[in-house]
Formats: sequence, structure tokens, C-alpha cells
Amino acid sequence: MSGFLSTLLTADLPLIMEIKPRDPDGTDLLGGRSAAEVVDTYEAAGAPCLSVVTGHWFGGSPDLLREVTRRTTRPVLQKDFVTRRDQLATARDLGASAVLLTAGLLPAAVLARMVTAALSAGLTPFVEVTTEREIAAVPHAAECVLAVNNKDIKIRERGTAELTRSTALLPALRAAGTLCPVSASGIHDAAVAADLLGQGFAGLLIGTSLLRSTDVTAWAADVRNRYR
Ligand SMILES: O=P(O)(O)OC[C@@H](O)[C@@H](O)c1c[nH]c2ccccc12
Repeated sequence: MSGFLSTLLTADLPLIMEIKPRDPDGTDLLGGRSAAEVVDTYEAAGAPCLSVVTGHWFGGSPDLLREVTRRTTRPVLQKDFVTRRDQLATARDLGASAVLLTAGLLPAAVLARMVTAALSAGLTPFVEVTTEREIAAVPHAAECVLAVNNKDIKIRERGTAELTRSTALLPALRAAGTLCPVSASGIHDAAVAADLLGQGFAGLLIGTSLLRSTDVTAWAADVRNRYR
């Protein structure tokens, strides 16, 4: 089992904390902080794993990923449009432990090839799905993180999050065989996060609300207290 998956599964509080310079509307999320400062904040709050958006429409870049993986020893997910094998080698060289594969943007045969290639490269496939049909197309699901995206990547994450999508798809995620069902995007407060963990999600991916929070440690503690 790869580092990202096993770390998440054994985490005390399985929040994947994300670093991205801008939100989908282009609003700055770093507020003058360096990536290293955000990493330190997330580590202090107990993040078991981190996520870095390298896609340029969120202001990300490969350099941002490198900066983060140099700063932390925690497993890091790279979020970008990964469609080719050579991007997997690059992700690994930049220090990533997991890569985003977006089921809705890849033909089933390509998705299957990329999942297999990621696993052979020692990377955890973090497969984002939005429908039962996409879930059914994921091979080796037991070795993948399967994440329901509550937003729509086809409109670049603009629009509102539908958290009911996560709830509705949880049984299909389990049936597909993943050990690690995740809910991603639009998780805006600790009560919602605790509720999703209570429903049985093994991990949550949270960016915007943590980047906007003035006290990430308190945010995480609030989730922990509500969940226990
Ligand atoms: O900032 P949020 O709403 O907490 O969402 C984080 C993450 O899920 C989102 O950034 C994301 C979901 N899928 C993506 C694909 C590419 C880049 C980014 C993403």
C-alpha cells in the first residue's frame, strides 16, 4: 500500500489540507504567505497528508509542488489535469506521493491505463468521481483513493458544492472496493466535516475554508470534538 493511502487510513483526523494560490473566481487565498508558511500551519494543525494544486487556473505551478514537498515529509497529492504517463514521472520527481486522475475527463480506457501506470510508479491514484458510472470504471479500486468531487471540474469548480452528492455516492464507493472513500470540495465548516466523517468517509479534502481560516488548528480541533 502506498504512503498516501496508508497514512490517510491510519490518521487520527484524516483531513487532506490543500494549498492553492487562488479560488475558482481568481480571488487570492494565500494573502502574502509563502507555501512553506502554509505547510507549517497545516502540519501544526495535524494534517496527515497535503494537497497542492499545480493547475495554472488556480495560480498553481510545478514549483509550488516542489516547494511544498521540500518543506514537508507528509505525503503530498498533486492536483492537475494528469492525462499522460510522462506527467506521472514528473509528479514523482517533484516529490508527490499521489496524483489526481479525474474520471469525468478521461475515457475509461485511458483512466484504466493511468491508474495502472500510477500504481507501478509507486503513486497513489486519487481518482475523482461524480457519478456511479465513473466509479464503476475505476480499476484496482482497493489501491486507490476514490474521491467524490462535490463541485464540477468541467466548469472549473465554479458553482456551488453539492455535499449530498458525496452522501448519495458513498455506497457505490464502498461497493467498488476502495478502502478510502473521500469527499472533496466545498466543505466549509467543521460541523459539515464531522458529519461526513460520521457518515463513513475515510478522508476529506479541504482547501478554501482552511486557507481562509485564521486558526486552522482550532478548525481541525472543532472537527475532532464534534466527530468524537
Ligand atoms: O477549496 P475546496 O472547495 O475545499 O476544494 C478543494 C479541492 O477539492 C479543489 O481544489 C479541487 C477539486 N478538484 C480539483 C481538480 C483540480 C484542481 C483543484 C481541484
